[in-house]
Amino acid sequence: MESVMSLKSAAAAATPRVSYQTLQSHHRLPLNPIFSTSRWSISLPMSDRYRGCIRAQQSESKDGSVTLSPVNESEENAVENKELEVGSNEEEVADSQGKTIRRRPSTGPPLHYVGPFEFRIQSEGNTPRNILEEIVWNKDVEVTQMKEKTPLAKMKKWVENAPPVRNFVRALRTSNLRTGLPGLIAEVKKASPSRGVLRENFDPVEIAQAYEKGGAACISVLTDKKYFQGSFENLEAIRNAGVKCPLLCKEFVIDAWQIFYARSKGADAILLIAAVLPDADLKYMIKICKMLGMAALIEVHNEGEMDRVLGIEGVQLIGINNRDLVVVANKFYFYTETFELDISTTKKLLEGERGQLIRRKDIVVVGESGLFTPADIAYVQESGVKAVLVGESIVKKNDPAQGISELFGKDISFVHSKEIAVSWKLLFRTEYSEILLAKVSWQLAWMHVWRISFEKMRIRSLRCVIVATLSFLSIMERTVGIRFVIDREECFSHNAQYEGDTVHVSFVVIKTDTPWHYGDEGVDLVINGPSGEHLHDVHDKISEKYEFVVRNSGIHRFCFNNKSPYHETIDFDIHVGHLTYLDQHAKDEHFKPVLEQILKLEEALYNIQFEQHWLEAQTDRQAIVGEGMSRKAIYKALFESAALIGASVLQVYLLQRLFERQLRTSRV
Ligand SMILES: O=P(O)(O)OC[C@@H](O)[C@@H](O)c1c[nH]c2ccccc12
Repeated sequence: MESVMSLKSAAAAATPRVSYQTLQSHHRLPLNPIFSTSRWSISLPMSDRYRGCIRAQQSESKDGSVTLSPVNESEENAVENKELEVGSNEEEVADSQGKTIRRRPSTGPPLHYVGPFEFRIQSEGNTPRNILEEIVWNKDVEVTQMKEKTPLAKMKKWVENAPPVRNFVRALRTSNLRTGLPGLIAEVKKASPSRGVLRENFDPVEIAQAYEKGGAACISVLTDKKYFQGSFENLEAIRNAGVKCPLLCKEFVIDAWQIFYARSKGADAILLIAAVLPDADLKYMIKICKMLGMAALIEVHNEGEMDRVLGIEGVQLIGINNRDLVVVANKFYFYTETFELDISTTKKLLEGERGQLIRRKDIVVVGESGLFTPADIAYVQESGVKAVLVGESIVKKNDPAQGISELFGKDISFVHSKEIAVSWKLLFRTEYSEILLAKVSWQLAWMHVWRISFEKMRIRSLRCVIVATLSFLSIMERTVGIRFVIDREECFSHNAQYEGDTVHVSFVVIKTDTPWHYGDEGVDLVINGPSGEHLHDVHDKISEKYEFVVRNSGIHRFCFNNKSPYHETIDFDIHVGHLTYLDQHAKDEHFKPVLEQILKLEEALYNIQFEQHWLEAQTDRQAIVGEGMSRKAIYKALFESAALIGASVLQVYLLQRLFERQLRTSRV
């Protein structure tokens, strides 16, 4: 209470309302916050008691000499000078910034010691109102002790020696692209307050390895001991066992110190809960994460928290928790541990403008908790998530890898998708190798021309020729084509990045794998948008060309379905028409008309190329069908001749027998 009092009196001495400034000195995190009024600043030493409310802005150490390196420009800004309104105490500060729980008991801990006696005085101020509050209050005590053991200065060395950071967000995006399903963050979770122990024979490394084998993009490791029976040792062991997936440290973070600690144990990402942390802390901690190269998964549970988080710069990853941890206690200070689960929370928070803003900011949303079936996954994917965080439903399974397949309704492991990826790549390499070459040279030339010599070039026509040639080469940039063999179902994903782009799609069933059948039965194609919305479908088609305008940017799915019992070979092509260069380069008025012409030319040529590919595929089909037909004709002729010969032989034989019999009877 002491420091709160001193803050109050300092505030009263200056003006009724005081703001504090978080200051970042060069290459050094601030040790004490500086409270400033519009007229002067007062530097206040803090006691541990007060530290909590502004803990994120400081990186305290006992000796006060912590420096972090390397630090660059943006890191220097990591703790930007941000004025925050301070009310009468820390809770008011935090409340004004929207967090929903109290960070520590406002009237001190319930136990009081007077000489040899121990009193338990329970009041509203020292009784947690919900499970999250209880966890956080305990965490506060735990972190204080841990910090004493390992001050930041010591941890700096650990962080330096930590294994390199892996890109958590990229892993999720790639997985989403690879499978067309939300990227999976699989959770290594032994127990939880709501469900008790989930798995008795709990070997964290074995589970993590099974998750990786099953196709998880990332792994979440619970490190809280008291409520989830997790540990930092688990995190470290998983990392040291050679698991390649990026790791999320699932902790109740209340202090920036914990982020450093998580990094030192090999974490690539950390959870920050919006209900626990006020905006200033979130901002600060996001910057700390950035500085350490880690991702921050910001967890929200309701519209208010989502809006707060959407207002913060630099958020890349938002988790929507379908489980309500903030269950308000009744008047007797007991909270009911219902931990209500409602997966429509994800949908609700992604509807309307919020969803649009998230797409515009290209934030990856993670659907968290309570996901058990392929229908649950489909539901949250339709709502707009690109990733899911799953614990219970897979950790409980004997074989967690199998659990992943059951959860998604299909095998999403690498082994399965490798074939497609490889054949895609091979095709790309063989059929489009020239295009790649052209693309590289185009990009090099384009940079060179624009940067260095374009302005100085005198001969106009030469300039035009270069631009035209380069533009011609650029046509090939977005070409994707693949020929693949389909058994039952095969899906492809394509990222259409800009709304308003035109996507051209074509496919031709080149051949059916049976010499006797020339399949006029075709295949089905279903096209879905990024949130799973249905865009187009065709049924039993041998070939089809279709184009549509991108309404929502993001991953579009193209799923082929083969109902025939035979394998079919399909030639599939996508082009995305986008007028990029006009926005990027046409700042110069003189070039605008030229560039416009080039773009039109580019678009025209690009359509020609698309048509050409389609015609080629048709020709291939005709050739194969023709070849098959003539083969069939030959087989037919051979069969007929064989039948004829057979019939003749039989005839001769029968005649012979007839003659022999007649001869015998005439002799008799
Ligand atoms: O086991 P589930 O229902 O699949 O949930 C996993 C995960 O979402 C959950 O463990 C979780 C989400 N947010 C948290 C915050 C702290 C601890 C745990 C969590």
